[in-house]
Amino acid sequence: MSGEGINPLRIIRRRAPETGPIPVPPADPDHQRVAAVIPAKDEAARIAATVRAVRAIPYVDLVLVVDDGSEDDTQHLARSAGAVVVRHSHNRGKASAMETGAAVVAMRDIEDGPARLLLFVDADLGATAVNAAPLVPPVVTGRADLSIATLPKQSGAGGRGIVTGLARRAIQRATGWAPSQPLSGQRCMTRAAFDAATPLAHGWGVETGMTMDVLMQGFAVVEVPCDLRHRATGNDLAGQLHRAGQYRDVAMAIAARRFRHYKQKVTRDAAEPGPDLDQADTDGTLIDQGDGRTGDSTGDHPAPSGPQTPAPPQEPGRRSRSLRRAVESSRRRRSRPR
Ligand SMILES: O=c1ccn([C@@H]2O[C@H](COP(=O)(O)OP(=O)(O)O[C@H]3O[C@H](CO)[C@@H](O)[C@H](O)[C@H]3O)[C@@H](O)[C@H]2O)c(=O)[nH]1
Ligand SMILES: O=C(O)[C@H](O)COP(=O)(O)O
Repeated sequence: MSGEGINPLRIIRRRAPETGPIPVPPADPDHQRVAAVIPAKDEAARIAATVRAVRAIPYVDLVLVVDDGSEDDTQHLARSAGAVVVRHSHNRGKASAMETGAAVVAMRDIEDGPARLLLFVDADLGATAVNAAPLVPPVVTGRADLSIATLPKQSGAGGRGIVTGLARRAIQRATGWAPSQPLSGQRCMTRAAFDAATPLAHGWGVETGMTMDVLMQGFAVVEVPCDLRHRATGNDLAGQLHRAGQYRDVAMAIAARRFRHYKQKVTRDAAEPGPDLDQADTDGTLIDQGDGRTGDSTGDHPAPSGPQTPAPPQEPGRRSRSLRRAVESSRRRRSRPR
């Protein structure tokens, strides 16, 4: 991932279209605990250092490694370094490992106590993983529901920004915000924000889908610069194949959200009466919907600029016509000589 264009710390909150802002509950920093979830596939070389580093992050009281079907010694090395380890018997992809991790954390949360915050950390960060610590305070204090790390420029990175650009543009189109590093998987979030993003988008689409989902439901998101180093993807054949997989998964996550949004819009339009003529201004364009914009709330489907035609007659009109026809034909039948 590219380290260029790191944003200063700034919080983005998008108003949920129907429910209004979701209040961030006041956190109790004295009692709030954090579970670090580390999805890991064949990370024997770095997992022990990553686990040890994450254990040193303030507020973290549980480090959970989800071994996603590794063929190397990842699980044993993680356990020896002090992590709780669960394992997929076969590889299911990063998003699935994150869901497994969050489910296991929920089982270990204190009943009736506050749910732990979830700190997702990649397994290949090694000792630098401790520098994910700045992700926690904005969420512990309730300033954000989701914090996302932005990383400095990584040596050996060979990307041309194609996948990153695809994810950034889609998030911006849907939410109005363009993250500087939309693929960054180092994230801290509340349980409520996580639930809002589930089911997670598959595989490498997980971060793009998650950011869209939580913002569109009114949660607050912040990008936080963190001095992290990971195994950057190079420019060789393996690197390009990896990017092709990322592109596919990110594109799928975007398409699924557009389709879901379109379906919701169609359902809403069918449930609501057509636009009231009183709502139209003099040239027939829909007036502002209260958030300073016209058209639908995500910007994915902006309001058509032309005049709005009144809705066609609804179901009751059609029903009464067919009822009329049925009554007439029954009358004709009855009046026929037998
Ligand atoms: O099937 C898999 C593959 C990977 N991983 C783990 O997922 C993490 C990220 O994988 P990595 O190979 O490092 O991917 P990158 O391309 O370097 O990842 C960048 O881009 C991804 C999205 O495409 C984000 O998830 C990452 O956080 C971000 O660093 C690592 O801990 C892996 O061990 C799994 O758990 N299961
Ligand atoms: O190397 C990276 O940053 C990721 O693999 C994404 O690739 P990209 O350069 O096409 O965005």
